[in-house]
Amino acid sequence: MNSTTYSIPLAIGAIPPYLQFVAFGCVLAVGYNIWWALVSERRLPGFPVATLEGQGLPPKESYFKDASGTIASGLKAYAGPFQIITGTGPKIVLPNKYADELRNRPELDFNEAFRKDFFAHYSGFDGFRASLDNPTLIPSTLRVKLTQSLGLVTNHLVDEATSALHQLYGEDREWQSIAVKQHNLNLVARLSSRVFLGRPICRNEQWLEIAKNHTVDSFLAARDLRAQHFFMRPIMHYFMPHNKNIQRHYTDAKRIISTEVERRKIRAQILLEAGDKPPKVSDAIGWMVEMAGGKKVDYVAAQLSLTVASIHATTEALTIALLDLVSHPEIIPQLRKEIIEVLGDAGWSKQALYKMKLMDSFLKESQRLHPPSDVSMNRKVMRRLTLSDGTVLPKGARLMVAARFRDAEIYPEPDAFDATRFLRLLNNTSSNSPHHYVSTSAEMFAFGTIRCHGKHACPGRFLASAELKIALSHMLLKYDWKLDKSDTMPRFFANETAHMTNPGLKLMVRRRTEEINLDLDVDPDLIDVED
Ligand code: HEM
Repeated sequence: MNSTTYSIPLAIGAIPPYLQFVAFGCVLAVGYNIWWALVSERRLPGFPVATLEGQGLPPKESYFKDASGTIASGLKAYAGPFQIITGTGPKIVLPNKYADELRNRPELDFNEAFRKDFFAHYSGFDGFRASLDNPTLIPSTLRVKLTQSLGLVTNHLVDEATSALHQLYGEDREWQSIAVKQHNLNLVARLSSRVFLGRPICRNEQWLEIAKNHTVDSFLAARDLRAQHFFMRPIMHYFMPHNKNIQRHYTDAKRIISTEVERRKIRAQILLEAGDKPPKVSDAIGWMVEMAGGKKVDYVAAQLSLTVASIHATTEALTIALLDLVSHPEIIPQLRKEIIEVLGDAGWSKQALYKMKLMDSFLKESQRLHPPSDVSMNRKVMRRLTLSDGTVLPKGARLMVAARFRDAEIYPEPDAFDATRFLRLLNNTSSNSPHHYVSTSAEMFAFGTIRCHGKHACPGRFLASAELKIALSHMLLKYDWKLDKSDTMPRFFANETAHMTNPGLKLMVRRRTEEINLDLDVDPDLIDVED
């Protein structure tokens, strides 16, 4: 036996047994990780792979260069389902004709599809984890409590818009150029936080920084991890700057929210001791505590989860709506007329928002032409599923369904912006029609799937609609808007399958005199509590 052959066993023998055990465990864990990643990121047999037409790129590069283009190539090349190769493995893309058949299928899971793309198992992603650990709490809180309180919430939003607009867009009667998306983000963060956490916190600068940045940092942290090699992700996530940011947000949010919860407890105690009934505070902290029914919940993570789901999407919708207004200024006087008629009659209420039918149609057209994504219904197949045409969706596969936002068969002149398109459709159909801004249908699912009873249609869409209508009413009556012709930057860009507006986008704004008073004339303390 030469020296090299017995030196290895000798060297292993010199390692203490507990370290040998740890080392063996590590080797097993690494081996399992590699095996699992290879299996789960392998192409799915039986589904053609789409790449960008005529570019000769490998599928994954094709996806990262232009995900929407890759999907469009697939839809053009194949009549049935195909796959794209994303940073976290293959996904099946199904043409829109499958949408109705797939909605509410028990074999498909929304949260599990989300888990893999958003790394909910890694530290820092507490907001994402909150919605997965307790998948019904937030959607049911929004569906039940928010819907019940929408009248009260309308007053809160108007009060917050009154205060925030003045501070954010100013009183200057000369034209000024502003970075409009940043301003809108500040506005939406305040409006949404008013509903989620109540009045003191929605104006707390530190919370607002978290609310604005947590969404962006969470998406960037997840995107950076998706772009990493799977093998490096468990280590790299500790060192990536966006991930460090989201961990810090959680710690800071915990301090702010715990202080507020403590403040409420003390106030309730004082009132109880004085023989009074503590008021029922109408915001998402109070609602979630009621809905959880004593179950242990991480309310800080749940608030971050709400923030991530809502603020970014609503800011995008508001920014795109403003862009559409300045690009089609002929609609501005008509919208102002509607706002004056509706609010001049009876003031702010849930019903007043419903009566803003032109605004509703305008928002839906804006969403149709610039949807957050060309695909929706991200799902994971939990049990093998055979579709009516014999297509087999294998267990473990992830899928998405293509929308038909610009399909000439459904929308005549599909590339033209027509603010009254959905108003006309609405007038020609029954009141329970799919043409309201908040309605979802098989073709038009910017708020998710499908018709009002689709299980995962966005439960926050009624709040989003209220925020947008209230914000736009104030913005249109109190301000003039126009394009900033010196701004030549691209207006939109894509992040994988998501489309978004350019954060540097500029618009011109100046203060005008509103025809009617839009501000609430009541003491804000009186509208903070439920009767
Ligand atoms: C214009 C703004 C918004 C858009 C475009 C939007 C869009 C969406 C979409 C596409 C989905 C996925 C549905 C599916 O895959 O079937 C979704 C889910 C969700 N949205 Fe929204 N959303 C918006 C605003 C909001 C707001 C304001 C909130 C919170 C108040 C919210 C909370 C949620 C939640 C909690 C889910 C997950 C639902 C579940 O797990 O069942 N969203 N949203």
